[in-house]
Amino acid sequence: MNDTANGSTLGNKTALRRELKRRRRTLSLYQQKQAATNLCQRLKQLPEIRRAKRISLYLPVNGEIDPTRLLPWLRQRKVSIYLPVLRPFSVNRLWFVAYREATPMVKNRFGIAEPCPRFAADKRNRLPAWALDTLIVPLVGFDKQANRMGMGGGFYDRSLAFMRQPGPTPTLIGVAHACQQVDALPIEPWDIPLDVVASDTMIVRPIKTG
Ligand SMILES: Nc1nc2c(c(=O)[nH]1)N(C=O)[C@@H](CNc1ccc(C(=O)N[C@@H](CCC(=O)O)C(=O)O)cc1)CN2
Ligand SMILES: Nc1ncnc2c1ncn2[C@@H]1O[C@H](COP(=O)(O)OP(=O)(O)OP(=O)(O)O)[C@@H](O)[C@H]1O
Repeated sequence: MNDTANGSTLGNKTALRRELKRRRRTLSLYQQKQAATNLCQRLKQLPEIRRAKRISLYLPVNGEIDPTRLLPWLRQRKVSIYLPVLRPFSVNRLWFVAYREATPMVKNRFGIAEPCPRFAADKRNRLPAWALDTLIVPLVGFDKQANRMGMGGGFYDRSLAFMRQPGPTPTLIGVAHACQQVDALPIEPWDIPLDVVASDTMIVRPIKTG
């Protein structure tokens, strides 16, 4: 994996990522449930969620905060729901594939359940990220300015690189446990900024400058 020319950034980021992943894994089942309930209550209040007709979320693994309690509420509101799927033949990029009651699922190489390749291959079942209204993005860490750290694969950053160009720009909502907040994260040139971070205890919006 490449990182900045400054070798120490890589070391710091890797160590921080490991620590933040450790924190979320140590939460008890009870704490996880409480956090998921509180997160989803907050998300339901956000205008960026309330007005969305096409939303992506993710199926949590390894202590990630669980956004799936939103599913019944979203389905009731007739919102179309999409999951990230590792794109075949394309390094560390995502497709967003329809997640319906009948979507056939398999585990990907990271052990995360996703719509199966045959289903995802059918263009009618998926959307490019720019066609979504809102993405709920899993975070490993975030800071007071709503900067994000992910799993380190650059999956979301690559899939969202189009946001730098003119054209449609979906709303990005990062979600994480409160214990994943740090004072300041290093910002990389390829980082795509979030519009908001929601945790079980707070909503963080970046303070816009300039
Ligand atoms: N639930 C969920 N789904 C997601 C993501 C995510 O962060 N969370 N992704 C966001 O990009 C994509 C998958 N990206 C991933 C990137 C790296 C690793 C990874 O390095 N996993 C470790 C094992 C897990 C761990 O260390 O806790 C590994 O395989 O060594 C996993 C997924 C798409 N789906
Ligand atoms: N738009 C891009 N084009 C090419 N490479 C990219 C792009 N965005 C990120 N990368 C690469 O992906 C790698 C991981 O980036 P980073 O450490 O910021 O991951 P992350 O933001 O934690 O992961 P994710 O986006 O999956 O949540 C870096 O080596 C970076 O060079």
